[in-house]
Amino acid sequence: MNALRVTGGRVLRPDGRVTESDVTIDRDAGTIVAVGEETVGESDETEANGEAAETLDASGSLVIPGLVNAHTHVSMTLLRGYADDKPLDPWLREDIWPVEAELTPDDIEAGAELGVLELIRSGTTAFADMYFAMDRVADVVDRAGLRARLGHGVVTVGKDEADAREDVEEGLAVARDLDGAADGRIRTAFMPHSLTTVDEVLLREGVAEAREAGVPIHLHANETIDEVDPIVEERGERPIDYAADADALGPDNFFAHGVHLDGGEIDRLAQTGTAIVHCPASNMKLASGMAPVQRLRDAGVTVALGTDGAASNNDLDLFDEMRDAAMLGKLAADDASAVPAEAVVEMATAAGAAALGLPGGRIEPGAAADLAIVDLDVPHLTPVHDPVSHLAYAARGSDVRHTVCDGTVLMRDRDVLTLDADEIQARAADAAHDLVARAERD
Ligand SMILES: N[C@@H](CCSC[C@H]1O[C@@H](n2cnc3c(=O)[nH]cnc32)[C@H](O)[C@@H]1O)C(=O)O
Ligand SMILES: [Zn+2]
Repeated sequence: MNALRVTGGRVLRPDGRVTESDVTIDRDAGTIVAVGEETVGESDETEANGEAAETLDASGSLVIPGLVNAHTHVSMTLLRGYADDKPLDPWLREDIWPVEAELTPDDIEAGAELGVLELIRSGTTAFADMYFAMDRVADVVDRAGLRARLGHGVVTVGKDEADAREDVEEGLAVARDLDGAADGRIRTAFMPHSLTTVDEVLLREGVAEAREAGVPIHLHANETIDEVDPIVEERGERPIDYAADADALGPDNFFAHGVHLDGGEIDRLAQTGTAIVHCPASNMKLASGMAPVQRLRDAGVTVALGTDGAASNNDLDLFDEMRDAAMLGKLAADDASAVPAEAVVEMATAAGAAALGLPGGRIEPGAAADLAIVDLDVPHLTPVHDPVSHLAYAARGSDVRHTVCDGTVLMRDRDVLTLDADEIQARAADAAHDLVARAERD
């Protein structure tokens, strides 16, 4: 076996226990074959069979499942810090959309490279992305070595009939064509932007075709009151009921935000197995509101975590997101015991993988070898009473030493091996500068 051994660390197991165990990975299969004494198959399969095994030192560190960023727009790293301190609707219409209108596929690629570099450097191994020029994003994911569920964000409002239909067709074509790319590390979804930015007839048609093609559906839902109220006024029903009428609910589907949900909507999400991707930093920054995370979890809804784009966060660090989710979840529930540390760690790992329908999220024999190794031997993580507490409340993305996805080491001792970090940073900064200059000239 072509082995990778992660040695000398403490390992976060699926049941929340932390054990001192080495992890053995089959690099060719991209799977974990042993965690300590626990193995899959015949024990000699886990031996290196004479081949020199690659090792990753995990001493003084915690080995955790690679984190899952279940809702983002990686190319929006180009707009990091470009427009802050506004609510969602004017932020999109006055600032973000005018600049996005100038984006070229080269810009999107440059932004995606910067975004995935940041993901790898903060221990994220899988993400969901909604944007445009997704063939370019897919190419970056392939080169970077990550996993992703990708889709073209469909917007039809403000477009004539032909353009609107063309955008839906593009959304369906991307979902069909990119599925299975990067040796299967890329999967796809049909991604209408939201229930208010896609016209009803086209939403219904697109969802029906996506279902026929067997691809999941991902959209922004119940993000702000200003988005929920018009749906209720015009249709006499709540957004999640409208989504149900359009056949957009189901166990493969995952909706971003879910901030403003009533009890009936929470029950409906639970009954249909539709997941919610909580984006606490974006919700706080745009003052969208507080998602009822504890209520959702109590009702049995799968709740994953997302950063949303870097223009509303303003980084892609899921450690920040875990902390924000725990803090905001307590405020929302008015209960300090709500959304505890182990809950946010589960949201950022196993629940994220489940919501996206991607492998990973668990360290156990047979599971995908997607890992982050977090250095605990630093002042801000000392002492270690409870490593899970540290993951949620005190660790940062920059504490990640090594990142592994699909059995391949993507970052070793903070050196990203699959991408040229300096070149990417310079190219993205130039692209962002030129982009904003073009947008402001018009
Ligand atoms: N095909 C569409 C692109 C949609 S991509 C997804 C869109 O979501 C936008 N976006 C980013 N964050 C949020 C959010 O929190 N809520 C709603 N939209 C967002 C993002 O700027 C981007 O325009 C078009 O031609 O405009
Ligand atoms: Zn978003």
